[in-house]
Order: sequence, then structure tokens, then C-alpha cells
Amino acid sequence: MLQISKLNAWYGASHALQDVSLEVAKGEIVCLIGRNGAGKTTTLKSIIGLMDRTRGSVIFKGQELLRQPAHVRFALGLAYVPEERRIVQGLSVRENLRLGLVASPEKKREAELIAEIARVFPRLAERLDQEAVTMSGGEQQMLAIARAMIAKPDLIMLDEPSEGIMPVLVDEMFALFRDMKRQGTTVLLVEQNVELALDIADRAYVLDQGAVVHHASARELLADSEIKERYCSV
Ligand SMILES: Nc1ncnc2c1ncn2[C@@H]1O[C@H](COP(=O)(O)OP(=O)(O)OP(=O)(O)O)[C@@H](O)[C@H]1O
Repeated sequence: MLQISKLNAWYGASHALQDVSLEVAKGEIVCLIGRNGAGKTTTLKSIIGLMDRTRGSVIFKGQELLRQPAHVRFALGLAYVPEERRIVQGLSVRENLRLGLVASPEKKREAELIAEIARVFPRLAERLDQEAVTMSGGEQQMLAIARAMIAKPDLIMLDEPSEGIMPVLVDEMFALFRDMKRQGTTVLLVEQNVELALDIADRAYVLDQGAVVHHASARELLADSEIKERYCSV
């Protein structure tokens, strides 16, 4: 589904990604791990079109993305939940969900899609008319994920979904990722909580200083304490 080869990205003169190559097959959960500043977020931003300067190749469902603007990439079936969530102030949960449909061909079935999402996210179902920013951090994270899911993307990219969220909600969220996978959604996950991420992932890539230094099945990595100690914050 996604083939990245020799991806390079820059912030001004700073060369943040160096020849990153990775693949995500349909239906997989693939995890990017590595210490702070390793380049995980920059990889996601390059895929979705938020980096000014990139070089290399990012092929999604057979199409080269790097020269396409971000809105075209979304329309091709990519979704991105950034670390900072971007819940819109002054809008209810329902209105935030609606925003997820703006670029989607599914817009006509809006009420039906919101009802479907509400079934999957019972916490949101109870709060559809509440102002979204008054919800807890974890509930807002659920909303950000629901808003990305509502357009039924083929690939969803999640940046640090567990950050700052209480453990009971993190467990709920990760159970949801397993369900998403069962339903055929492909997931590219950036997560500091390595054990948690590897527990649901099929494979993982380890990044360090902007480069891929290791990749393996999640099971192998879980057992590899040397790699985890060397490259991850565990
Ligand atoms: N807007 C920016 N301008 C300049 N440099 C940046 C910018 N954003 C990130 N960087 C730098 O690019 C490198 C990669 O950062 P990135 O955010 O991709 O790392 P990360 O692996 O996601 O880290 P974290 O786990 O801390 O979120 C870091 O050295 C970082 O300081």
C-alpha cells in the first residue's frame, strides 16, 4: 500500500530525514520507533505533505505522492492524526466529526457515518453535542482518531496517540486499533510507548538521527532488549 524509498526531508538547512525507506502492506500495523528527535513525526509529515522540502519517493496505492499537495493526498485515502490533535475550538463533537468529511466523497451519507462512528466510540456518542475542547485529553484524542476514520481512509497515520492520556483510555484506544486492523484499515503508528506499540504491531522500523537503523517483526523487536535500550526510550 505504501512504499517509501530514499526519502529525504529538510527543515531549512537541517537534513532531518536521510534516505528513509520503508513499506506498509495492506492490513498491517507498522510502527515507527526511536528516541526523541529521531525523525518519526517528520516521516509522517513528509508522507502527508506538510514538509516544504523533500526528495525521494513515496508511493501510495501505486501513485507518487511527493509532488502532490496535501489535500490531494487526503483525497487518495490517507489520514493523519497529529500529536497536537487539532480539535477545533467552539465546535461540538458532531461538528468536529463533520470536518472529517469535508474532503470525502462520502459526504452525502453524513448522518449515517456519524452514527456509525458513534457506535464505535461510545464515549463520543454520549457527547456529540458537547463542545469538543471541554472533553478530557483522552476523549479529544478519540475524537481526533474518529474524525480521521470517518472518511474511511485506506491508511491512517497516528502520531503518539497515547501521549498524556490516562492508562484506562490508552487501553481502550489500543483495543480500537486492533479492531480497525480487523476491519482492514492499515495503520502507520508512531508511539513512544514501545512495548504497547509492539504488542499490536506486525512490524516496526527503528529510526535514529533521521535514518532507519533497524527493522524487524514486532515480535522479534519485543524480545530484543539491546535494540530497545540503544534506540528507544525504554
Ligand atoms: N519545525 C522544525 N524546524 C526545525 N527543525 C525541526 C522542526 N521540527 C522538527 N525538527 C527537528 O527535526 C528532527 C526530527 O524531529 P521529529 O519531530 O521528526 O522527531 P521525532 O522522532 O518525531 O521526535 P519526538 O519523539 O520527540 O516527537 C529533530 O532534530 C527536530 O529537532
